Amino acid sequence: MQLIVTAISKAYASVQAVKQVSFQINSGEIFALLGPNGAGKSSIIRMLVGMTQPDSGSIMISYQDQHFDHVPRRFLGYLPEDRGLYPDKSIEKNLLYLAQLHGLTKSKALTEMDYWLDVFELTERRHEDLKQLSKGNQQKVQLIAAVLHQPALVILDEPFSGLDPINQEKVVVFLKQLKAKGMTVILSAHQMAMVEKLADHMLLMAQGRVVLAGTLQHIQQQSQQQQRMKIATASAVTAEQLQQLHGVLSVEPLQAQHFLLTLAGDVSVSDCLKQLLQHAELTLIEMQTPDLHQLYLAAMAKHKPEVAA
Ligand SMILES: Nc1ncnc2c1ncn2[C@@H]1O[C@H](COP(=O)(O)OP(=O)(O)OP(=O)(O)O)[C@@H](O)[C@H]1O
Repeated sequence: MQLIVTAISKAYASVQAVKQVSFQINSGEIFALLGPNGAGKSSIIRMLVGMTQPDSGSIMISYQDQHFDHVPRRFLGYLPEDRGLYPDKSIEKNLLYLAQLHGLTKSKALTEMDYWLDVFELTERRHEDLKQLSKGNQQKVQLIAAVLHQPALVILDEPFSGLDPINQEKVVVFLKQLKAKGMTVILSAHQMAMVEKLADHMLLMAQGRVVLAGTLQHIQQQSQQQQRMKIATASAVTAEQLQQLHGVLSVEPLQAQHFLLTLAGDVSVSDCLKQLLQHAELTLIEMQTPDLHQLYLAAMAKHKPEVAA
């Protein structure tokens, strides 16, 4: 399944929720929508699943030589923002009911269900009513419900929300398994450490607009205006001496004779090292790459909402 989204915009009354957003998702990819509360992630998801239409721009979904302006239900596994299962029914009854709604036979549904209940360690609890489960376990049942019918595209609005770190890791495994089975996955999330492990491509949004887009590596390259290098010296050298070197913007002393240098983005690291070696023998040189969480915070700092005077 391929999705090509071109310059979509969406407004609700006076709120311009999505502004000229474009992206492409290829078959079998995991694609993450990231951004602070209110950035427009769920609005995009609602347009992809056909709950609302864009005011302008276009969505083209291609699957098995057919084209659609939203994902048809029969190909879609969806975890909506507003969760909803039957609290007075057991896990098994909930999942069987939903799988059969999607056209699965009971035996196929049971086979799929056994597999995923095992992944999420819920097999022993399958006969308990949903209302007896913790919020996190209900969330896991909801995730299983979204994929039992093996849809071509799975859209998960905040699949990590309400889960503890161990269960968040289980969702990472779950998502990798969906990819291994050939499904295309779109998710929105606030948990950068999880997204970093998973997403082939990502879109970072703020106030309805795209701020950064691409693979993690591409985003790192786009946003790196400075370079960070950790060094350790064999002989005594001061932060003040290091600060004098060409291209060094700042020096943070760490433990004894260890320093974190921030270099200007256009400075050659090897030139900087040559200068350093004139002052001291180095016992450690480590370039530091910002992780997604740091990149996200830096990008959001640049795109703070405008506050009315
Ligand atoms: N049905 C609606 N009516 C009016 N405004 C809406 C509606 N849905 C969303 N909005 C507004 O559109 C903007 C984008 O909301 P959206 O839910 O898409 O953001 P989000 O990135 O998914 O946020 P969150 O991370 O909190 O789920 C927000 O300002 C929100 O208040």
